[in-house]
Order: sequence, then C-alpha cells, then structure tokens
Amino acid sequence: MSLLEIDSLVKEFGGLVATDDVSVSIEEDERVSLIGPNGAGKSTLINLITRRLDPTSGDIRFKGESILGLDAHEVVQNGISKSFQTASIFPEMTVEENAQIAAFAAEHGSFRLNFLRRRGAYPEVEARTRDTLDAVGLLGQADTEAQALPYGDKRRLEIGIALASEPDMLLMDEPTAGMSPEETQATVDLIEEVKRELGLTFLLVEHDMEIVFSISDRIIVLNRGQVIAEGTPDEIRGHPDVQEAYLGGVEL
Ligand SMILES: Nc1ncnc2c1ncn2[C@@H]1O[C@H](COP(=O)(O)OP(=O)(O)OP(=O)(O)O)[C@@H](O)[C@H]1O
Repeated sequence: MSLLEIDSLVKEFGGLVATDDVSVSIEEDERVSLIGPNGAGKSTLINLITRRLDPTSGDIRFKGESILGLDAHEVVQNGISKSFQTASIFPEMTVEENAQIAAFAAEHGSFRLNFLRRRGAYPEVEARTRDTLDAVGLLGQADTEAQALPYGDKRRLEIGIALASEPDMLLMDEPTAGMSPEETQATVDLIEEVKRELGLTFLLVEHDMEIVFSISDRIIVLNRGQVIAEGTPDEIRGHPDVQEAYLGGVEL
C-alpha cells in the first residue's frame, strides 16, 4: 500500500478543468517533486490533498483510508502537514511561543487564544515544544522574537511548526519562491537536513529545476491538469514531452 494514493482526481473551476483525471501514488520515505508550467494545476493538487479544496470527483487515500470526509485540521492530525505557508509565523511572538502554539494545536486539534496564559498547565505541550525546537536547532533562540531571527532561522522555525504535528508526509509549495540565492541555498540545505535526519516522505512543488533534480527520488510532471510524465530525475531530464511542455523545447 502506498502512503498517499490519488485516484482519478478531477477538480473543475466552472468550465476550467484544473485537475484532469490525475492518478498518482507516493510511497513511504519517497521524496517527490511536482513540476509543470504555470497554471498546470500543481497548487490545486496540493490544496486538494490538504482538503482546502473539494474535488469534483475521484478519491485521495492516505494510509489506505479516504481523506475526503476529513476537514483540513483532521488531515494534519492524520499525518499530512504543509510547510512554508507565509502566515505560519507570528512575528511578534518568541520562537518558543510560536513552537508552543504549533505544539498545542498538534496535541489538542486547534489553537485556543487563552492557551499562552495557561501554558504551564500543559506539560505534554511543553515536551513537544522542546522536541520541535531541538529538531530544527532553535533551542538556543527560544526567547528571541520571531521577527528578529535571521532569514535561515525563520525558515527553520516555519519547518519546525510544520513538524510539530509529527507528520508522516510534508507538503511544500514553492518553498524558495521570491528568495535571494543565499536564502534559497539556506532553504535547500534545511530541506536536505530534514530529508537526512527525519527521513520524512515529502511532496515538493518547485520551479527551480536545479533544486528539483538534486533532492527528488521521483518527479511528477503536470501539464494542463494532466500527468504527462513520471520518473527519476534522469528519466525526466531526457523526456521529450517534458522538454516540449515545460520548457518549450529548451534542453534541460
Ligand atoms: N480558486 C480558483 N478559481 C478558479 N480557477 C482557479 C482557482 N484556482 C486555480 N484556478 C485555475 O486552475 C488552473 C491551475 O492553477 P494552479 O494554481 O493549480 O496551477 P499551478 O501549476 O500551481 O500554477 P503556478 O505555477 O503558476 O502556481 C489555472 O488555470 C488557474 O487559473
């Protein structure tokens, strides 16, 4: 059984078919990238998996069970987490408070505003907070305001927040969008570290081909909502349909 199974998935927006009969699977411990030109349907597929969108038809199964009856929170509790959401950090709170909020949500299903005032009453949240900060190397900056962190450490905090729920699968939608080369490198290093140390399964949407080819076990190529190719980086690099659809015939 694959960890994630997407079966004949269709998503229509009015007359537009953004996801057109997509069937793909992701195995445990696999690192998969989803690529394709603008408007290919990559973000739509991620939003279907996180239950931010309802499909028109088809099924998504995680650990063998359909997740279509779950809401977005329940999907996270089932083990699918998404990182690099722009709004995931509270900038004026400390690193520790940000991790506590994520840990509280992971333990109790959702964030309650009065939690931070009564935090001593939740020892399991404290333990998870420490584990989270330790996993991303931020224990030493626990008392720093999130907005004062250097760029690379902000990325670490974001990924820590996504990891607080101890996901089996991490989704990343364009983690390096809008970044400088240095910031991109810091983010790639962090993804490599997570891959090496936590052995997570992940699905990455990324436009930068160098990153995609360096960190993926397998690449899925979407074009106009359909899967046009799937394979290892070497197979995808030489695939004529991919070169045509994705790069207008330019050599990869
Ligand atoms: N909420 C929406 N309502 C209507 N159309 C939408 C909506 N979301 C996406 N679309 C359309 O669905 C298609 C797929 O969009 P999607 O954002 O999934 O593509 P993408 O591959 O992520 O593109 P990009 O690389 O530019 O982010 C596009 O034609 C887009 O305009």
